Amino acid sequence: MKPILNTDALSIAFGGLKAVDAVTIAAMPNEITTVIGPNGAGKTTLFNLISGALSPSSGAVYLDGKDVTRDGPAALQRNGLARSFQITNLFFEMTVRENLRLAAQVLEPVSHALRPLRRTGRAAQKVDELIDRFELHAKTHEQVGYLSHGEQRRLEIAMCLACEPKVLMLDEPTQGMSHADTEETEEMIRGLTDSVSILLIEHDIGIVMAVSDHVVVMHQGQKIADGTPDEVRANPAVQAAYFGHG
Ligand SMILES: Nc1ncnc2c1ncn2[C@@H]1O[C@H](COP(=O)(O)OP(=O)(O)OP(=O)(O)O)[C@@H](O)[C@H]1O
Repeated sequence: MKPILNTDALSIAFGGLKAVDAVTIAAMPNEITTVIGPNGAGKTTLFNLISGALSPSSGAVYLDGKDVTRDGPAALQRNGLARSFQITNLFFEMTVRENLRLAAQVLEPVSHALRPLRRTGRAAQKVDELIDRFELHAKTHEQVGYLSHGEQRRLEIAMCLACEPKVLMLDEPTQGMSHADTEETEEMIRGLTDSVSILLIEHDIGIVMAVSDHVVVMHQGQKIADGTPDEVRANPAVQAAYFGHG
């Protein structure tokens, strides 16, 4: 099977610091691939390179086999890469349904751009589907500002899925959530893999082990291991670098 997203010797340096140093990873379709590593390992920079926020000094990024190395975030999004930016994409004074409806507007024909939002059609259907999938029925008319932090984070993920991406990038999706919200979100993320492939950054090793199909370990800008959660946990280099013992 071919990867849905892969990098080839991706690199960038800030001054003398090699923040991402020849990192080659592959994320397979309908799997959760999680990038882990200690603080400063280069995870966020790797995400910025993949999502087009930063341009690499060398190496390449492929989305579904297509070279997208020089594409900016907007072009990447059109080609099927969505990145969740925590809750910063939400409109807090609008309702849950209104937020979802705006996110789904990209599914409407361009000729409808200046018309009032339609209550039928592909975008409206997508909103209903996401409300079902994310169990937001009781909240559809609630103003987003009044939702719990966990609900806001889940809504933001739902909005990322409104444009039907191939790959969804999530950076610590359960950060700051209560235990109950974390468990619910974990389960929800796991359930998304029937329609989307997921690239995750996660610090909580319990979550990493529970949700990942494949784990990539970074340390000081380099990939030091990758494999199944069990393979990675048993790797002595990972234990030394990440878990602090070997
Ligand atoms: N724009 C920048 N300019 C200079 N140095 C940077 C920049 N962005 C990141 N760095 C440095 O690159 C290294 C990797 O940072 P990065 O944020 O990618 O690590 P991380 O693994 O995501 O860490 P954390 O888990 O703490 O979020 C760090 O030493 C950081 O200080």
